[in-house]
Amino acid sequence: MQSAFRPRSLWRTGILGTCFRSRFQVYGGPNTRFISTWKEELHEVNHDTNAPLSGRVHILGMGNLGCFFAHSLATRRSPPPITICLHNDYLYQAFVRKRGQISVSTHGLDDVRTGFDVETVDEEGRWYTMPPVDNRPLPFNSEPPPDNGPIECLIICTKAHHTELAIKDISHRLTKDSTICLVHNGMGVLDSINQNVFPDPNNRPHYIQTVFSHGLGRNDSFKISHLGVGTTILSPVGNPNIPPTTPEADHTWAPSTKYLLRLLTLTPPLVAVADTPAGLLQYQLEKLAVNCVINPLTALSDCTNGEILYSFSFTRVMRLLLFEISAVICALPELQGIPGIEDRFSPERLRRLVVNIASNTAKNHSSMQQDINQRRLTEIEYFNGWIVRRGEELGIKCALNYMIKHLVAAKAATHRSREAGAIPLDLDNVISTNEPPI
Ligand SMILES: CC(C)(CO)[C@@H](O)C(=O)[O-]
Repeated sequence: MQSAFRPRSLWRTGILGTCFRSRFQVYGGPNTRFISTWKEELHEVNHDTNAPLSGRVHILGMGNLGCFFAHSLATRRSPPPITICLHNDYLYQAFVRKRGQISVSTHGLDDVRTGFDVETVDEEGRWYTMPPVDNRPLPFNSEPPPDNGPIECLIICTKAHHTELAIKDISHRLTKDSTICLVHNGMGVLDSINQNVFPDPNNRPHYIQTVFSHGLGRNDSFKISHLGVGTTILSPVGNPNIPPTTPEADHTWAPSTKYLLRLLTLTPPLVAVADTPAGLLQYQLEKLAVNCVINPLTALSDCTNGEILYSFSFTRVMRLLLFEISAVICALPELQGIPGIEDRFSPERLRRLVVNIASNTAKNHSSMQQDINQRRLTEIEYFNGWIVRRGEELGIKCALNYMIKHLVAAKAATHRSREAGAIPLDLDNVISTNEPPI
């Protein structure tokens, strides 16, 4: 799966040239880049600014992705201060039971990390720093600490449909100097955050978007497995007035964006590389095409990723969906002028990408299949739903993607009504037993 999303290297893209050139002069060359400490990262950013950063990183959403990011940062030779934000008491109690440990298992070997600070939120939306979970709790009558202050860098690892709400809960602590790194599948989340949470462009935080392709599995709360090495492709969301591929684009980055980008790209387990916004968008769209096929087909048929490969009928559905997906992507105004788009997003190239990823993850259950079976919301609106919406804007009818989106919604609704014990009845058309047969 990871090979399909192989990024161009950071050094070749040139976008980070200005920001990394000084590193090579100080530390002697690219081979030493993983040896720097977070304080050195911070020093390079802070020396250009009057409002120095503390270097603290907050992480919200402690599913597989959140645990992987927190654990990866904690494996650095000198980890930055990390705060994990636990949005309910159930999660906090689970973390206390785990004695503040996050564990990632690779090839059956567990690597356990501690040292995370914890914040929780009360019903009024105030966030509190909790005492370290391996210490005794605060005395019963002690004053609660005040609501915690602004956040410099936030990595948000919730699923697409929860991201806007999760950011809303913490938005009073995000300023125009903060940077939010968004780690989720699917498209369209950033637009709704801007529209509904930060409508004023002058007071918006900065964003980093990602395409994440590591394979992760969950063993228990705060305990995951790293099943396949992938990459984390990162890109700051550029200032729309400056062409993303020019060197000036770099100068508009906030100190918190530069710091977080450096920190993540120099954290080895993430295998993180930075790309231009236009480069990242193309990886996002490739991943979207894969998610629009593998996820709904496996969810609807309740099968593994590999099982959609060996059936004529699945192959037909896959090809037909990809014709619509390819037509919409190739017509997107944000891709116009980029060379090679028609080839990169041709139905045949997308089909090969899907087949490649489905066979590399043949034994896996897709995230959507798991969501359906565990009665959770699915990301269908951010996959096929996004294709349908963008198609409508561009005058391209995507009837098959529309149908797939509704089949997934219908399957989820059937599960819900079965569970609620509801028997769907159309009372207007019920024939009473007292009435004569028609
Ligand atoms: C590779 C993939 C499409 C299916 O396992 C994955 O991204 C998922 O589960 O969403």
